[in-house]
Amino acid sequence: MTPQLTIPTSLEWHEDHLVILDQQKLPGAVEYVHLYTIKDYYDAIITLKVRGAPAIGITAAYGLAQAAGEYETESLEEFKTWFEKEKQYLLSSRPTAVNLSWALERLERELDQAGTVNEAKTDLLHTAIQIHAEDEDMCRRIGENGLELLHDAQRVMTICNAGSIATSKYGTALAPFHIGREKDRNFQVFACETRPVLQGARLTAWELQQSGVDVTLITDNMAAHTMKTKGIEAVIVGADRVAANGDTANKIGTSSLAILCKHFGIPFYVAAPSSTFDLTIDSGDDIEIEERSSTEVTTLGQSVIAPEGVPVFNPAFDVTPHDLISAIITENGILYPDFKQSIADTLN
Ligand SMILES: CSC[C@H]1O[C@H](OP(=O)(O)O)[C@H](O)[C@@H]1O
Repeated sequence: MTPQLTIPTSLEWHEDHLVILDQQKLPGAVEYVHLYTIKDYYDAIITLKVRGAPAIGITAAYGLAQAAGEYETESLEEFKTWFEKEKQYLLSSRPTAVNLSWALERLERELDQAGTVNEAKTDLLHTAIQIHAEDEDMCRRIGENGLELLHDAQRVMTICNAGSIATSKYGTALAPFHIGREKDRNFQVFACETRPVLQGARLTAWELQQSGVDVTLITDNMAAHTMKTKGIEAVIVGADRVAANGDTANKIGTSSLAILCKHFGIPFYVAAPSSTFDLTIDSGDDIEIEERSSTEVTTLGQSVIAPEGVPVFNPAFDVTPHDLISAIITENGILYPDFKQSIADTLN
């Protein structure tokens, strides 16, 4: 029996709590985790059970809204003090993806408009649900805009997982492939495994197989040879934070692909919803790069792959300078250099 092809998703709101696909268990197991306390949400984000800039923002919004609904007080002042403390707690989980702060600051703006605690509780949950629904629309539009940009390309490379499970649905970098599949546009996707957490091998390869998109897995150090020998026609990646000048933070290894694209004359595209732009910073120099545990590098599953005590540098992201980016695909259209101007024109 041929398996049912679907575009997998990772987040589902269940009336009073969020259920997430445990992305740390993929591809070996498809398991779900029910999040009930704000610590459950924090732990899910910091341990990458849920990951991907938009998915992190949506999850944190539900977490804060759910906890707010359960916080007992009649005093709006006391409620706001509690809200600020829990907002800072969730913000401390991961620093690089701007969607986390973007989503929680949007909830805070709703809170500032509320006249009573009960009104605030209702508005916070409504806003979290709205953020979730809007993200699906943004990703679908990014997919359609990306499909147009890739109209002459078939063989495309990507890194990490900027896919459906990293967002509400469809993804950003992977959205053109999922939408293309629905329109019988069949891409040949080359997915970099993405050491050390292997989002490419474990997540993108799995996600694209679920959706029926042709995917070939390569190790990160095969990227240059693959571009040279497999006729790669474009590279498309996601984003965690795009600065006002177009400098883009994304999974570690992304800037290496951009440099290779310049060498081989291959277009390098970033796919990002407007919720991933941070106009408060002028350039990528101002983006905080998360550094994660050394064990992500020194172990592979249950195996230890490095000598005990070896010093490790484990930055989870890098910044691709805007002058290496050919175009930025957003839900509102394609942005081209000069990005400072095109971003300002589109997002202001
Ligand atoms: C549309 S997901 C954006 C971004 O998030 C991923 O990072 P992580 O897996 O550490 O959350 C990766 O950088 C994706 O490109």
